[in-house]
Order: sequence, then C-alpha cells, then structure tokens
Amino acid sequence: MGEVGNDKRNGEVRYQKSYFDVLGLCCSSEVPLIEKILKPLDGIQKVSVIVPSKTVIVVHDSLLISPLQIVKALNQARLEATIRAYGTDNIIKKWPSPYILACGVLLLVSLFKRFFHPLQWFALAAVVVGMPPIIFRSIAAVRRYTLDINILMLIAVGGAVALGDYSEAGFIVFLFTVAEWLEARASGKATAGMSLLMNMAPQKAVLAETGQVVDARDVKVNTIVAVKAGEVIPIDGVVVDGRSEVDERSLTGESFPVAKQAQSLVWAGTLNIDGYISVRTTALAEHSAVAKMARLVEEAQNSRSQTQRLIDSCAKYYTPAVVIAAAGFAVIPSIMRVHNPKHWFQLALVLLVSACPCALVLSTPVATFCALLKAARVGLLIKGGDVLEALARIEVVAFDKTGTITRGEFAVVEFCSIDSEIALHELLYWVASIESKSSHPMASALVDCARLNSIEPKPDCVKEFHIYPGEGICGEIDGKTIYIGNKRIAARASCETVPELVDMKEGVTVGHVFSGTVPVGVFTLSDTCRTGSAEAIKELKLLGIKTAMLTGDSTAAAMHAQNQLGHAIEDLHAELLPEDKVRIINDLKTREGSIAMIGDGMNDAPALAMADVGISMGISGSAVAMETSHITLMSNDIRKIPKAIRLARKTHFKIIGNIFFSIITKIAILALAFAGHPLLWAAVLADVGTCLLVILNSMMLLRTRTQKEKKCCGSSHKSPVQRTACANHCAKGACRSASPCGQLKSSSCLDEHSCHGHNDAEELRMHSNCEKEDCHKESPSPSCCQESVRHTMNASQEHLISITPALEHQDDHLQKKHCRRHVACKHKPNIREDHRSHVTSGDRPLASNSSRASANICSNTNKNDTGECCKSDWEECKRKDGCSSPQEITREIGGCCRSYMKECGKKDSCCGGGMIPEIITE
Ligand SMILES: Nc1ncnc2c1ncn2[C@@H]1O[C@H](COP(=O)(O)OP(=O)(O)OP(=O)(O)O)[C@@H](O)[C@H]1O
Ligand SMILES: [Zn+2]
Repeated sequence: MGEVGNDKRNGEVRYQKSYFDVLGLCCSSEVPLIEKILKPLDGIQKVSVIVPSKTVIVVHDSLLISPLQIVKALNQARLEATIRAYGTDNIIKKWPSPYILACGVLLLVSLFKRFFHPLQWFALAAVVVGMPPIIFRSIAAVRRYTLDINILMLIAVGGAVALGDYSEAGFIVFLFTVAEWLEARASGKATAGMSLLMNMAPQKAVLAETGQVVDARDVKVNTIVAVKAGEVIPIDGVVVDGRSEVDERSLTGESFPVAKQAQSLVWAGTLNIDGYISVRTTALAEHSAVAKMARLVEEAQNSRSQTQRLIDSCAKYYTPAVVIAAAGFAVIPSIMRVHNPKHWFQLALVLLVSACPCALVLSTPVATFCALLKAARVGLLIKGGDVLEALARIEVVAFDKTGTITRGEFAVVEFCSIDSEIALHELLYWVASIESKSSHPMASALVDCARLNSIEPKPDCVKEFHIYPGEGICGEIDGKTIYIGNKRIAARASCETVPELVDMKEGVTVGHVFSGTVPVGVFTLSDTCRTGSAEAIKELKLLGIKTAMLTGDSTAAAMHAQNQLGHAIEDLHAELLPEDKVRIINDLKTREGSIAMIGDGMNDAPALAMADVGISMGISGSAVAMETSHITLMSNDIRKIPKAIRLARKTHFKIIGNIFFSIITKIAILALAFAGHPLLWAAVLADVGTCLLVILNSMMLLRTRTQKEKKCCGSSHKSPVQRTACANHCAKGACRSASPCGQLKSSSCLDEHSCHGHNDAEELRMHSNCEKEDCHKESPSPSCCQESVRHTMNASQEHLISITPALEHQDDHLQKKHCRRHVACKHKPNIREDHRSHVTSGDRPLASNSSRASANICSNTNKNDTGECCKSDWEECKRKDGCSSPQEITREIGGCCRSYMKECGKKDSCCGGGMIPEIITE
C-alpha cells in the first residue's frame, strides 16, 4: 500500500510510506539485516520492521526510490519481499512451495532404505531440492556479516551430510522449510486483521456538489462530500445534510448503530448504514481519527517492551556464546584424539542448532502484537507493549468523575438571577456568551439553555477570556467582568461571601456567577452516571483492583455519583484542583502500588501523565488527554477498562508461558545431547516447533469468544447476575447491551436464540440494562428492551437486514400515564428569595422579569388533548443528539431522540423508542 505521508505537494520532496510483506523475515535476528540493506539506499527516510506480521514499513522519497526498487533490494538478500497492495492482506501461502513438497516426498521414499539400501540417496536428493532458499539467504547474511538461523541450519545440514547422516540432513531441511511456511501462514492471519485496521478508510471520496470521485487525500478541509447508504465515510467531518445510522464498530468496537443528522460528527472508516448524508470535512484524510489510530497501532507494534528488550539483549550474547561452545565441542575432542569424535561432532551440531533463540525472541512480540490488535478491534488504543505490561500490574484504578463515571452531559436544573437589577435573560446571555468559549461539559449545557430560551450567545463580544482550572472561567462582556464557576471562583472575583442555595435538588453541581465582586446569579446542573459505570467498578473489584474517584466537582455531586454507583468506589476525593489530582495519584502510587487513571478533560492531562497507565476517553475527547494518555478508549464505555486489564493479564501469562516453553525445550534438547543422545532432528524440531507453538499460543489472544457467548445468550437458566455478565461481555457476533434503553443484537443472536422474541421481563431488563424493576411491572409491554429496530450487519457491508419486532402495538395510554410520573421538567422551582427568577432547561419563553417568576414552559407548544403535556420537540432532539431509532413514526413524535432517552436512563422506567415524552407544566 502506498500512502502519502507528509508530502509537500508543490515542492519536490514527496515522502511516501510503503508496506512490504517479507516472508523471509523469520525472527528479530533479521531486523539488522533488513536495516543494513535499506538504510544506505538513497531516498530512504525511515525503516520499521514488524517481525510478528513479517511486515516492513518504509518511508521513502518516491522520486528517488520506488517501492519496486526496495523490493528488489530486499529480494537480493532472498527475503521474499512483495509490495503490499492497497486493501489486500499480505499473501498467505495456502500451500507449501513445490520444493518443500518434493523434499517431503523424496524424504518419505528414503525411509524405505531398510528394504533397499540405495534409497538412502533419496534423502540426499531431498536435501538438494530443499536447500537452495536456505543457501541463498545464508549467503546474503554472510555478505552482511550477520549470523542468522539460515547459516546455523546450513552448518547443521552440512555437518549431518559430512557425517553421512543423509536422512538426518533431509529431516532438518524438511522440518525447517515446513515450519517456516506454517509460521508465515500463522503470522499472515494475524496481519490480516492489522491491515484491515490500516485500510479502514476508503481512498476515494465523492464531492457532493459535482458528484466527482476524487482521491480522499486530495480533499481539503471544509469540502462537502457525499456518502450514500452502504458506503464508508472517507474523511472525518460534520453532517450538514441528511440523516442516517452509522456503524462505528470499526473505530469504537461498539456494535450498535449511531444516529447521525445535521451537526453530528462522523468519522472516517465508519459505515453509513441506511441514509444519504453530506459531510463537511473537518480534517485532511491523513489527520483523520482512523489514520491517527492506525499510526498509533503501528508505532505500538514497533515499540519494544521492557521484557522484549531484555530478551533481545540476552539473545545477543546467547547466540555467539553457544556457537563458540559448539565450535569448541567440534574441534577440541578431535585435537585431543578422543576415541569417539563423531559423537562430539554431533553434540556440537545439536548445540549449534540450539543456538537459535527464535522462539524466545518471538515469545514477547507476537503475544503483544496479537493483544494490541485484539484491543484495537474492540476500540481500545493501547500505545505499546510496555503499556500492556504496566496494565497487567495495575492495583488501583482512579476515575475522574465528570465525563468518565458520569456522562458529562449536563442539564440545567435551575438558573436564577439573585440581583434585582439584572434581568434573567441578560444574565443568561452573559453566561452563555462566555461559556461558548469553554470546552467544559457544563459550558455546553448553559449555552444550550440560553438557546432554548431564544438567547443567542455571542462569543465574539467576550474579551479577556480566562480559564481557572478546577474553578471556572471569567470574561469581559458589555463592559462587565463576569466570573462563572464553583465557590472557589468567589476568591477570584474578590468576593468574600458565596450565596448558598436553599432547598436544592440532591446531587446537583452548583455554579456561581459574579459580576465584578458582586454575586449576581446561581445555577445548578445535573449529570447522570454512564451506563456500565457501576458494572465496570464491580468488575474491577472482581479483579482485585481498588477504585478511587478524583473530581474537581463538589463533594455533594461526588457523593451523588457514589450513591448511584451503590457505594462501590472505595476512595473518594472531591473539590480537587488539577495539581491535587497529581498529588493524590502520587500518594496512591506509593501507598497502594501501580495505578491507572481514567479521565477526559484537559485538566486531567497532568494526572494521566503521572499515573502508571493513563487512560483517556473517546475520540471526541480532549486532544491533550489523548496525547498524554497511554490508552485511549475509542468509545466512552468504561466497561472496556476491566476488559483491557484482563487482556493485559492474559497476555502477560501468554508471554511467561512462551518464554518458559522456549527455554525448557532448549534445555531438554541440550540435556538429552549431553546425556549421550545428540539428536539433531530433535534439536531442529524443538527449534522450529517451539517457534510455531509460540506463535499459535499467542494467536489464541485474537480468538473471539463466539462459542461461549452463544451459550450464555441462549441459556435461560442462568442467574440474573450471570446473565448480566454475559450480556455485557458479548461482543461481535453475539448480543450486546447498548444504550441504557436501547439494545441491539446482532444476527447470530437473533437467529440462534431469537432474543427479540422472548417476553420474559427479567430477561429483557437484563439485556436492556434498565436497572429498575418497576420498568416492567408498570408497563406490560417490553418497553424497556425496545430499540425498535435491530440491525444485523455483516462484514460485507452489503447485506443489510433490519428486523422490526412487534413493538409498535404498545399500550400508548399506559405509557403516557406512566411517563407523566417520571419525565423531567415537572420539577418545581424552589424560589426562596423574592427577587429570584427562574428557568429550567426545557423551557422556552424566559421569565425575564426579576420578580417571583417561575417558568416551566415546554420547548414545544404541542399540548396533548388534556392540554397539560407537550411532546418534546423533535427539532430539539435532532439538534441535540439525534434520533437513535430510524423508525419514522417515532421520529415524528420525537420519542426516540437521545436527549429523551438520556432522561429516561435517569428515570429508569420510561425508556423506550415508542413512547411519547411529556413535559408537564405544573
Ligand atoms: N466552564 C465552566 N463553567 C462553569 N463552571 C466551571 C467551568 N469550568 C469549571 N467549572 C467549575 O469548576 C469545577 C471543577 O472543574 P473541573 O473541570 O476541575 O472538574 P469537573 O469537570 O467538574 O470534574 P472532574 O474532575 O470529575 O472531571 C466544576 O465542578 C465547576 O463547578
Ligand atoms: Zn529459530
């Protein structure tokens, strides 16, 4: 695949990154060889060798040297290099080469020498047929003064022939060549997944205006591209028109489709399932998230872990030492004229073959490679083997609260002016204008609240904007200096008193507004825990890991989250400044041991860097956090964290197993040789066999647990706890709980267990993650488990089946009644002071008077027949986050929009695609 890197299109320098499959790349011992070949060539900028996948990546100047010339140079050393074409996996040789087959047949015939002695020459013929590739590669290695496995094998075969042991020589050749072929096959399979990851984004894009098909790399930022149903989005961007569902599995590992419409962000490499959208690009193709991810994974493959470095440096001494010892065993006895020189010579040959550290050298990188690949597939970007090793040792996991444990999607509960001189809409205008410059999750809630009340924030009118990390922000607007933040901001505003809110809703975050030194406003915001937060923490506990919460938010808000999590978190720290977080991480590190920190925001970056493993949230999260962290969760599902730790631990055991196994076989063979049985063929078998076993053992990490999942999803006689666990670990190809209220099952699950057919309320609850029992008790229809359309997608991206289960005929009336009791906005304002005016986020006409005003007005005036309720506005849903169900009927009534679902998640019982959200004016 040729990929243009940092090219200067107008200038002459045009660096290109080319990928080569190098089948002759056996183990790390060949890395220096390849570097020696390529580095001196003109126009080569960087060479990276990925041993486990037999891949060489070269960054070169395409004008000075072409990929073809590079291949030629590699093949002069008999390395069997080919250019990897775009979109194809590296060549997996299905059958061994005719030479290997011929070698095998000849060897087989020679076994009959007992009956007819001259047949022994067939063994020699087998050697002759199978040897050429080994000889050529040895010559290439000798020319470059490197000692590699080919030379060792050549000496061993030569020695066996010299001893007249033709069968033995034939066996060595055959075993070696067959094992090489098997290895190539195995690593080819592992790489197939890798190149899939690299080639996720398409190379072509369609310009919306002209319909012209262009190279994705030539598309500039702010170009509108068209993406039809079934097509992969070519470049990161924002939807400007159209509506569809997008499968982001390739990026996030999440198998449920995400609804997109105007203003939604879309990512290159994700699949547009069912609608036509036009996308305004926000990045160049090479800077898209998927390209970044591919680059990181690639770099991760190249970085060597500590264990690996240790092994590599041992191997460096091991091979020459054993070769010298072998030479000693061959020469000294013959000088001393011992009575049995042949025995000693054989012993020397066994030693020589055992000098190859192949399996040992491969033990770490192959396992790491497979683990990183597996992680990337489920939406976990791990930056290297070292991180994986550190992750396996983690003893404490610290979470940031906002945006990590909670959704970070705040809703304004109250917004009050406490200064009779300042009208509410004016205050809201100031706050929203200044907040539009902030990226804090609270900021967007306040801006939204203003917009809902027909106030358009004007960030351009804000001067002297300043952020006080952990405290809030300030800015100058209309000639006034406005401070917005928690109670700490009072000190910044040089105000000594902080107005307290009386009769406040539990668990809300309180914000204060100061104009100069005068307190002018108070607001409260609420946020909810993410689906799966509690589970993730429980799972970490099962893994024996301690959990902590470090938040800049108030103690009350932290306690509220803790309550929602069922007091699962052991260590709680609130009202922290970024530097406090760093200090606590340090404390925990010395007190408890290895620590991982998970955060999303910019102010978490120092803490992420301080932790042994820093984990950042989401592709859309803060870029700084993504840079400083060691792991990025491509989706916001923190349940992936225990998964990652499990994977890391498993990899650790695999590596230990590999190392142990490769050492023990060497020792066994040498012990056998010294005990008087120098078996040359056994030594070769042990060498190539362990190599192969190490690869296969590591590849088990890539296995998907389909079998187990099928069983667990299908079985109905499991305990609820078991079923939750199973629903959660079910990944691709099995059922999976998705959003708090929506659940999707993929084809295999639907087909095999007809999950959508069962009506067992308990089962539905388990699958849909609705935590409240009364969900089903109150509404007989499976309202909780009803993402109404379940998508089945298969990898071919063409066969799209959507199954619409019979969920439409729900008892509408019952739901309405039910909803009325739960849905938000019925909250009555608590006005304690006479001059406090009040707004809630769902309200439109703003009570702009400063008197005892309370306004709970729906964002949409569609009242229902009784006149007391109104449906949530579809337009608003659309703008906020989009409809998560493609069902048109639900769309119209807005019942499916996620902001509604979010509300549902909070209320537990009202979740479902077909229901009508109502906002009640009291
Ligand atoms: N833009 C802002 N507008 C209003 N208040 C803010 C803003 N930024 C910060 N604050 C206040 O400062 C507090 C601390 O913010 P910080 O970003 O450190 O933590 P957080 O995001 O609330 O929580 P966590 O540390 O769990 O992510 C917030 O709880 C909020 O009260
Ligand atoms: Zn070897």
